[in-house]
Amino acid sequence: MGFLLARADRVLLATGERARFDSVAAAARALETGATEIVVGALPFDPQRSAALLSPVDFAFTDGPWRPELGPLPSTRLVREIPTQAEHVERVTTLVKLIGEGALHKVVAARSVALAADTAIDPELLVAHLISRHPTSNGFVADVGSGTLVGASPELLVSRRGNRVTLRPLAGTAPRRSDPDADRAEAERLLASTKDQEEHSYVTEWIRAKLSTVCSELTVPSAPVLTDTPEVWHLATPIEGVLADQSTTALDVATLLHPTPAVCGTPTDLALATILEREEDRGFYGGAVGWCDRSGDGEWIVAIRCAEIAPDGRTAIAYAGGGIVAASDPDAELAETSTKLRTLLGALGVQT
Ligand SMILES: C=C(O[C@H]1C=CC=C(C(=O)O)[C@@H]1O)C(=O)O
Repeated sequence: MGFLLARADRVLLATGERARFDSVAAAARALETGATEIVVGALPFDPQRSAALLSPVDFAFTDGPWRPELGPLPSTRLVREIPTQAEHVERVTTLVKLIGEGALHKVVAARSVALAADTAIDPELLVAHLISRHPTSNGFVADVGSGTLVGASPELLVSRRGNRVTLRPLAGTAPRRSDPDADRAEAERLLASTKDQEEHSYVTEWIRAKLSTVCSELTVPSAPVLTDTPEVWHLATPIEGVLADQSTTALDVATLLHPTPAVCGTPTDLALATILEREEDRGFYGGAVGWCDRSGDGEWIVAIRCAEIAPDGRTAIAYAGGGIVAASDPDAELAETSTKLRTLLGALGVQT
């Protein structure tokens, strides 16, 4: 499969490859000149790295939700944690100290786990399982050259239809609990948490500043709302804007906004440099997955709750991160990444 974006209301399936673009500029040029009707693919976490965008041979939009057959997935196990849990706690402790020095306000610390399967993991089947467990998330499969990125992300970077843009950034997390009273208490604690409100506000302020350069109207609610997945509660802010110039495309807005402080930090340059210096390669985790057509419409999803499956299908790396601010507790941050990793690991039946 070339590319799949399965959202609750609409599904895009694209197959074949007419041309590949390793830069946003090349993809944008192909759209402008009419060389392609649509561009699909993924943007890496590090904007300096090569993108994995392509012009498909065929593509089709259908109404969601996507409900394919759910065959069994291969038996899969966790073979390595990168870095180890103890190292992640140590890194977060150092980052909290760094934030205390004053220049850095927020940075997202991520870790990954290496997985091995008995037989090849079919990306389409894995995303089908992810979506059946997370029906409100955005399921995706994207060929990123080095492998196949598969995930179910709850976070919309941007959707553009005509001159309207819609965004739904997330930041601030609490675990779901099986007991309904305890679960509600977690949600209320999250909504009232000044630490999580701070973590969230860096994202909405960045988006407000960036969007105000391209929007003539912008609505950013002053306080976030709660949203949930089967594993976590999040703080979310639904944002809407009207583009000042109809020639601003979904791809333009995605590249203007990426990387938001939901995956990087504040200030962006310092947070990005800190992540690139201290973390293993994120590849396309923390990037964006989506499409843009010739009219400029498109949808870009933040590439989280995902894994990259190697070309042989037998190994994969799943990623998760969390925003670190001055008041973050390193052990709680480790637990948060473990909870977020359960999206992928749960679908694959991996015991942790
Ligand atoms: C970076 C991730 O989540 C982001 C999205 C929602 C909440 C987040 C948080 O609370 O830290 C993160 O900003 C991830 O899942 O790997």
